[in-house]
Amino acid sequence: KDKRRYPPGPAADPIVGNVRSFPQHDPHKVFSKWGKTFGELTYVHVLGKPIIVLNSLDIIKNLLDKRGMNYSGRPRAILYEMIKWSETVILLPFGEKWKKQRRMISENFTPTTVKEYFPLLENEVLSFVRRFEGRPDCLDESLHRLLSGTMLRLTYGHIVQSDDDSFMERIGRAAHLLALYPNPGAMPVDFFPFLRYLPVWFPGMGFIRHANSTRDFVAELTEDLYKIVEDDVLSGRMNTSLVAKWRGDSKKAKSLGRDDIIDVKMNGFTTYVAGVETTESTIFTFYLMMIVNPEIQRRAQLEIDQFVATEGRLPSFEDRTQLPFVGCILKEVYRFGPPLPLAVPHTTFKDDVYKNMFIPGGSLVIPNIWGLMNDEKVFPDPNVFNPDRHMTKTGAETKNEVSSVELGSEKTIASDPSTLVFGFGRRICPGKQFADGMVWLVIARTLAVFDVLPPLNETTGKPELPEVEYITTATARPKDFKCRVLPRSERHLSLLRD
Ligand code: HEM
Repeated sequence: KDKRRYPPGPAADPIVGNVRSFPQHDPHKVFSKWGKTFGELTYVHVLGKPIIVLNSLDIIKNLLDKRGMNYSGRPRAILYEMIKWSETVILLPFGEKWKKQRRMISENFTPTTVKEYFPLLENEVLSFVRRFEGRPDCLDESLHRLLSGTMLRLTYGHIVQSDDDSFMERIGRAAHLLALYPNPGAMPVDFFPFLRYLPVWFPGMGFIRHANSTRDFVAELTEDLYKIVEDDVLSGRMNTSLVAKWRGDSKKAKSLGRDDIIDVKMNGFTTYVAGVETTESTIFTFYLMMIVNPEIQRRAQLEIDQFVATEGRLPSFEDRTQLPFVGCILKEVYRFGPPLPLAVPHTTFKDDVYKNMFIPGGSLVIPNIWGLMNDEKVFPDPNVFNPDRHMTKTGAETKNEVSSVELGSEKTIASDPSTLVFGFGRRICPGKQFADGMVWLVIARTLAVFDVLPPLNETTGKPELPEVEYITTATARPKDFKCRVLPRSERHLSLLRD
């Protein structure tokens, strides 16, 4: 009998462990309940595979940040191996290949380098908001164009000229296919790897067919996108994209080994996919929250109006500090709808002990970001969208850092959602400054010119509020909703033209 003291958790069955209690749907909500019932560090195992769920920020900081060397692995994810998607930086185990790919991305997304993309972002966001003029219900397609256009240009140097651009359509489809996959390491096939070898016609094996078609589709697209850059370089056209930079000129490209080329190809596609789905979900949450909270929208518009009245132009990045309420809306958007509710699971390399509790090596470690954002001790009434919770008494945005506060007798860490939503430790999102800047600009520029309104019921013609519901796989995004984005006035519209 194993005498070590494991963290508490739900009762397990002999041999199979917590197969019956491990959630298949909305795991973030079930994990939060476990946190309340069993403690902030919860242990379960499925067929001997240890799983640790973290429901408190100080434990997450102590383990994933401070003991990062031991907590930065990724689980083996069979389904992702089946679609040849396991060599991406997101899923690579902690090691040299991961370090190399990660460095390639992160050195192009430092706070300083991200500023170089600001002119591109300002242009793209301007085109995005302009599209609402005369087309109030075009949020879905305009957002797709904004994100695909920006990321295709940044990663491959491909300029999207029209809404039926074939790369934009294909890559959008690929990103959506990938977004359907559940969290790596937590699928039935990850617990029973032999399932992948069963024939496709076997009951319940539909995922094999899905995986096969995703694999072929993604592989072909990755090659075609790489070819955009290769063709540009070979024909002497200027291409300043990330992939062009990583690949280098023809001389450098010849010196690259097979693995180097795979790294470049994987990183191009990963930067696109990692950036688009998450940012899109965040922006959808913003629009949804504006429809159902018109008074909050109004307050932000007044803040922007005061600024615009003195400056006579649309807000830009350098105005961020002057618009604290807009900043608080962004923080509340992160809190209300984190696009990766469980981040991406980490794993441990070796055994560890935390506060006398044993954490086995090879554990799947799941930080419950959604749980942190919905902890009522830190964020009272978490179901209410309330940007004021991020505002100080003097009307400034709370600082972008974690601070400890006394809440009742219990010491808890109060936190800023913008430091939680992007994950933790060595695996923290390398695109966070870029994404944060882009979403902020979308919020500020939309509200400067437009009202975000509920759709009209087709029969009654009356405004009808959409449901606030999320669809969750490994990612979470608001359920499809409609909205009308209408100019606030001719005067506000003129800001776009000027
Ligand atoms: C609002 C938008 C975004 C959110 C909320 C977000 C969130 C996250 C989270 C939670 C993780 C997992 C961190 C962990 O394992 O602890 C992650 C990883 C990652 N993100 Fe983002 N992300 C966003 C946008 C972007 C963008 C724009 C890029 C591209 C430049 C990007 C690239 C990546 C990559 C490459 C990883 C994997 C890092 C690794 O495993 O080492 N993300 N992101």
